[in-house]
Amino acid sequence: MVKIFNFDFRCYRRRFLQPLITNHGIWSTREGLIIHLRDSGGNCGWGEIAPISWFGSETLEEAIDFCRQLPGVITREMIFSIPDSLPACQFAFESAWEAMGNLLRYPQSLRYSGLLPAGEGALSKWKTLWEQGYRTFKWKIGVGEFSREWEIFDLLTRKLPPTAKLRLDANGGLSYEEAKLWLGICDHVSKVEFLEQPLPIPELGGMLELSASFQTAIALDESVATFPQLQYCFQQGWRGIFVIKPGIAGYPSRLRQFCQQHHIDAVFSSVFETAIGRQAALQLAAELSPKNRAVGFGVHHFLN
Ligand SMILES: O=C(O)CCC(=O)C1=CC=C[C@@H](O)[C@@H]1C(=O)O
Ligand SMILES: [Mg+2]
Repeated sequence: MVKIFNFDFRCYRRRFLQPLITNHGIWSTREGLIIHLRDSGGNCGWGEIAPISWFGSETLEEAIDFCRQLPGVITREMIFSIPDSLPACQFAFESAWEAMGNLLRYPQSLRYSGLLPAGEGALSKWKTLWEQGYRTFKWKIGVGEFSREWEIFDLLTRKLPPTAKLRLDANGGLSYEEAKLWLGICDHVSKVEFLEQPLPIPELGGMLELSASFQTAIALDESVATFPQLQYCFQQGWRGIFVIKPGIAGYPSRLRQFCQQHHIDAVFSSVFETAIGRQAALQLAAELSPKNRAVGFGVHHFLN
């Protein structure tokens, strides 16, 4: 008998308390969709579509169009035939399907990384996060002028306690030469855990070269954001860190199988989703995250 589900959805939008400033620009509002499935037995499952189109996922409009064209009653087959062009929808619908009738539980064993503001705001913000229990921090670079960012980095790494770990995220905003400068600096600062996406997506060869030339680990993020990209970079020989954003990485079952088969060094990362998407993503992180890697799901504050 074909299993069918009542389906409905609604859109949401939440303004960041502090706009996120990265090499991609300024992000001030997170918009997404919450989907709801209910079966004939009254079991319910919730899922979240939280696209980041500038990371290669579908746009919000494409996700809304997809949900609008669905009937009010959908089948399991429809859930598992969502195209790879809609990875945030794939994630949401399978998460909702997996959650149906299951006890939702927040994994307890994870350590979290706190996101510092870009620029000199990091110099005052780190202490608040430290007092909240964070021991791993992420700071965006490639936003301001190199020499100023290096100056702030030097002050920040001197201020951070010895047990702190610092992740630098360039969002693909460095030139090859600047990436070499940053890695040369980081090779002398043991607090640095890794440099995330130093070069733009097309420069995988350059990042492979850099990963062979410096001690500091390099993490791919934008380069591996969707499942086809993740597969491609692995096939091209990337064995460094993979930043996994479950919310835009497509079907959780496919991601689980890939991570378990290839034992990749994964750092799980937020797409600034609500508690619904967060719960599903953290379930995956608890299953698949190496024990020594904090997850990039530090609490992020919104105005509404
Ligand atoms: O990974 C983390 O520590 C927090 C999430 C985070 O940094 C990001 C989430 C979504 C988009 C990006 O601006 C940014 C990233 O590049 O990793
Ligand atoms: Mg990143």
